[in-house]
Amino acid sequence: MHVAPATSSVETRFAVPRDFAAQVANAAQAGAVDADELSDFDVPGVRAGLFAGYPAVLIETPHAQAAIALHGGHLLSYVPSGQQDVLWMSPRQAQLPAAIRGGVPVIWPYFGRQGQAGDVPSHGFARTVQWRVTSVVRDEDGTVSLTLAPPQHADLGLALRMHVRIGPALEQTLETTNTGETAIAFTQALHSYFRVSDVAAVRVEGLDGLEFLDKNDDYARHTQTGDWVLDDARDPGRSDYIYAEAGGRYRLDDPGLGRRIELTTMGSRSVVVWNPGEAAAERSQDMDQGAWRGFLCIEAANAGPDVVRLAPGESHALTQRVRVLARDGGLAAR
Ligand SMILES: O=P(O)(O)OC[C@H]1O[C@@H](O)[C@H](O)[C@@H](O)[C@@H]1O
Repeated sequence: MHVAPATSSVETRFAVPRDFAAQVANAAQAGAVDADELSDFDVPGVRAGLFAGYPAVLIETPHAQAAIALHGGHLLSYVPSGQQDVLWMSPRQAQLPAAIRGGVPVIWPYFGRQGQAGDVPSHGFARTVQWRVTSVVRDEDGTVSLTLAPPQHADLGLALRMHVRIGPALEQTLETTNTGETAIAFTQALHSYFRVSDVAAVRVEGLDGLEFLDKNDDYARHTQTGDWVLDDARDPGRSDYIYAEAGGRYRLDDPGLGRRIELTTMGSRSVVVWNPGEAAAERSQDMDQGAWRGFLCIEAANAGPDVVRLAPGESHALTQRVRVLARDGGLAAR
């Protein structure tokens, strides 16, 4: 059965904000993260530096290390102590202001071009502009929490803030507020690229029995049977699925890396599982040959039929919590 990706007549069609082009141009020229601005927060273990060639905020805690680029408010790395990076980054560095490939792109205020006219950039206005850090706090146990925000657009009607907590678990929240005078509908995602040993050898638990829309099949609706695997007989070797009414608890089981990544979401009623597969990846400018095998995107989303509607003054929070477990179910050994 074919269903349209957007299901309601009150979808919001966003016009490109008037100052967006200037902000993208500004992001292309942005240099190092301002070390003085960061030091104003006076939090040990938080400094300006470079990660994978991108100017970034580097965070070191007793529990984990992380890096966040201000370009796109993009989490580039999260490494629980003594373990490997949870996230995958393309070794091909993006020419800013292009979106960074890998890590956790922030998709906002619309997913793909869902509900939009064709003249808007794919996946929204947040991932190609320069963000700023608005607060940094360290808990007694050393966990560091940061708040970041993209530039606000007076004519968008929505404002975004992102909270990131770097501790024994990673927690990331997109907080959206309707700053305008009319109701607004939007979609979004935390588009995490999880690093895997071989995408053809991992499985995702927590999806069995759910309906999904297949973007490679004109948004046709199908039902998941068993765990997600890439070599699904119906669509072997690629995946672009939007699962609706999902349960918010998923596990990425990776025998090759000997770990399970547990993803728990709140304020998110859909999850997207994406890997381009070999043929599409080969056409991509920003991945090396064979790189598609090294990641799986499991995106905490409100997308497809899951559209968030906000009355003036209302806010919504989408949160993802990521932990690394050993394959026997406990926390992974250090
Ligand atoms: O290449 P982009 O714009 O980063 O998008 C990557 C993918 O992102 C996924 O979220 C979409 O469902 C895919 O359709 C898309 O190809």
